[in-house]
Amino acid sequence: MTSYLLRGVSLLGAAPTDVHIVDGRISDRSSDPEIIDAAGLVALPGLVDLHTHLREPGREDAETVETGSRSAALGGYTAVFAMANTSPVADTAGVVEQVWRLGREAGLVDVQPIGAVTVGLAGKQLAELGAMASSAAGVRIFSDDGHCVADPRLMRRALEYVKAFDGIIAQHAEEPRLTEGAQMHEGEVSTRLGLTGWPAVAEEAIIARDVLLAEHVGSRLHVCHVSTAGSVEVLRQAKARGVRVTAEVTPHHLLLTDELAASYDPVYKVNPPLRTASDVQALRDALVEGVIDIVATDHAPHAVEDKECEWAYARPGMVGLETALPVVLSVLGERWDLIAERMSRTPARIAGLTGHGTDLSVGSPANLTLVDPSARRVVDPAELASRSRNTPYAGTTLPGRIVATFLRGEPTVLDGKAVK
Ligand SMILES: NC(=O)N[C@@H](CC(=O)O)C(=O)O
Ligand SMILES: [Zn+2]
Repeated sequence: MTSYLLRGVSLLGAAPTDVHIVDGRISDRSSDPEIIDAAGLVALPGLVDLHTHLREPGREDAETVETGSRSAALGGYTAVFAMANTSPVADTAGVVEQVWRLGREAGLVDVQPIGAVTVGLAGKQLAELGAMASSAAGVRIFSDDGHCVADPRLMRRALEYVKAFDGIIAQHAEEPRLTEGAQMHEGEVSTRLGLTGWPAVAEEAIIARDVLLAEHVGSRLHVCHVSTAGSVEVLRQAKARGVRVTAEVTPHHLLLTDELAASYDPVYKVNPPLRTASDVQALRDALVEGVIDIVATDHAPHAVEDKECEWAYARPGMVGLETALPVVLSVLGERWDLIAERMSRTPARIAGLTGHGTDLSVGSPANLTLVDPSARRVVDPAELASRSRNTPYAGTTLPGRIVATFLRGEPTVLDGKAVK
């Protein structure tokens, strides 16, 4: 294995130092290494995304495990969790093992499949959670994401079931009866545009119910893509009581608002919808405070025909892996330790993923990313490695450039380009 010397690198914003990578681990020395001039670059533990849609199997025209992995590596990620809303749905040991194996073959990030909670995401019958957990993929997180596990009895059973192996149910919190026909956030802008709204309470009511169920069962709940100020308050109270709940926010919900829907450009259509400026502020505060534990991308690639059409017919979702860190940098500033906590260490800890989200001390597995914080980049959809182009940041200037990413000591990205 090649050894590397990262010359003059700043570990999480600290004074420049030399970091060596030998046999896949961080070391204090090396002999005859390949030298990388890292002056001005900041090293972070490789980012970990608990919410990625890789679309394989079934929609390889929008993304594959390989193209999504490359997109992730270019975004500074070393591990991603692949959502189960594929076709066929990842609701059996066979499908999760297939995704896991494709991830290993691509070899660009560690791909950990998430299993479906219910058969076919239909919300009627529990999937074979135990078989997925004991499969080669070792699934620990289950989610019907894209759909809410709306039936409270099924949600209770799922929480009970995964408790045996310390699993997690990750909920897409959306009371479906309150969002029928919804096109965007329900509020002033939806009224003005005459579009049916997705009220904040549709999210908050499910989170409130689920924290009570998780508390009752003593099991672990994770809330996907929290988007409202009211949800933050429900989470704050639950955490104060000691409920085993964690929560994520997406980069887009930290930056963009429902005003963008006035353009009728479906690139801004997403679930949950973009909310108001005061929700954005509450989400930022909650992320800093830790009421929201992590940033997760909800990278949701869609084919051109599913996005470049009328708003009402467009699929919800945005790509996000390659812009997540720049967006978070623009929101939080260069608070490197906080960024490492929210985008690497805490997601790794929640998922029980070892070897990622380390403190980068000598002996740690060399899963890390190098960022140039002084660079600024105009987002060009044509340059994305993702197979899809549905980024809401086209033409936007964002801070920070991911220069290199290492997975177990081997570069997946060098000079801002994917190695393979
Ligand atoms: N977020 C979205 O708008 N879409 C996601 C599903 C989801 O995360 O709910 C997708 O799979 O496209
Ligand atoms: Zn979702």
